[in-house]
Amino acid sequence: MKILVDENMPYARELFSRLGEVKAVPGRPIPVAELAGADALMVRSVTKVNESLLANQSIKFVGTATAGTDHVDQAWLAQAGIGFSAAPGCNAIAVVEYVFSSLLYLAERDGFTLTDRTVGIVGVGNVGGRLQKRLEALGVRTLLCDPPRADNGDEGDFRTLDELVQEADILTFHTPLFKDGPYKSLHLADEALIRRLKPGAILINACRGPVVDNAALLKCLEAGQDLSVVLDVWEPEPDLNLALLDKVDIGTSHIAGYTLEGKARGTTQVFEAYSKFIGQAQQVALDTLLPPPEFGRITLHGKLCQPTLKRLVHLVYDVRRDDAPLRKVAGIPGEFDKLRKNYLERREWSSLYVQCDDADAATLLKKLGFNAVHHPIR
Ligand SMILES: NC(=O)C1=CN([C@@H]2O[C@H](COP(=O)(O)OP(=O)(O)OC[C@H]3O[C@@H](n4cnc5c(N)ncnc54)[C@H](O)[C@@H]3O)[C@@H](O)[C@H]2O)C=CC1
Ligand SMILES: O=C(O)C(=O)[C@H](O)COP(=O)(O)O
Repeated sequence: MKILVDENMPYARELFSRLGEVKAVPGRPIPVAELAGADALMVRSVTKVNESLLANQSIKFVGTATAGTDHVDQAWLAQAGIGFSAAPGCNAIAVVEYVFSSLLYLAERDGFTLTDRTVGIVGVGNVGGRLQKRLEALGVRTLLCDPPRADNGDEGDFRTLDELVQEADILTFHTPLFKDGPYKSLHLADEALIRRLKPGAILINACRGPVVDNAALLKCLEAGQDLSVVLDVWEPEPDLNLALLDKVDIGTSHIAGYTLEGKARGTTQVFEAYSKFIGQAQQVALDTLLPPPEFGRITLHGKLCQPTLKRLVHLVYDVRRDDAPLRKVAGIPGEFDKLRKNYLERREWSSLYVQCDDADAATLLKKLGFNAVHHPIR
């Protein structure tokens, strides 16, 4: 059995070689000749999977180690009898921690307190839902917009996008990219929406580039609109608009989901799905794969205030470490993908064991996702 895996999928060789012969290949562009005789294809978001790639090939299963699936023509796979699995939620924690890292940086830079701000979350799924919980644990007011969930009768105080635009100081997008249909999200943030944002608002896009109309955003920023912007994703990728990068406050190379844990979960989820597909179902415990983190243990004295939380969050992951390298190489062909391929190891907050002498600090840090304990420190 021949299994093709994207070369940017940690632990793929280790796991898939339990099932057959593994060949690691680049995802953009994928070497089409390697598809010959292959039984399964494991991709990331950069590989377009459709009829033109797979017609008349031997592939029987496609896995994508990603949450988003807009690069995969699932309807064509289904009618061609090809099995499919994505990795829902694999990197949701990573995206939430990217958003927090960005907000805590902007709060320090601009001198505001997060608990004085209202955060509008557009798309309340794996990412948006976890973001809501962590923000609310911190005492930040959130407003939620998710028409598919609202129409489904899901529990929750769902508002219209218009209400969020009117009321939110921070608007953050976490929807899939739908190019059409009842829940079309292509250019959900168009020029009219961007213009109506509150003065001094923060706009974050860490889902898919085209959810925000990048040309319109640039137009508004060039016109001097009072708006801070965090973009992890671009329209288009990898050839992002350099003038826009120059205007945004934080710009990164589509790495919001790139914690080691997030990527490893993506690999294990598609591995488990494929092993089940071929009748050899098996489970993988994530902690048997992951190395020890760079920072293992820290003690925290006293209460948890915003500046302390910021220092703790940035000890694990400071988003500026990904902003600077993009500004340095953007526009050079191949460099956007190289930043992603050679991504410096990044861990999730849960990798940090925080011993607190204050019980409330420990409780809050635990709710936020740190591995925190209350323990009197002498
Ligand atoms: N930058 C990065 O590295 C990453 C980006 N993503 C992107 O973020 C998206 C969201 O990720 P998850 O939360 O894991 O997906 P999810 O599928 O768990 O949640 C998406 C939510 O968006 C809602 N939604 C759909 N259309 C909407 C619309 N038009 N308006 C408002 N809400 C809408 C859905 O009902 C759902 O609740 C993914 O589809 C992917 O494209 C995900 C992970 C990493
Ligand atoms: O999971 C998703 O959806 C993402 O956007 C991934 O984090 C993107 O990573 P790649 O698949 O492009 O490496």
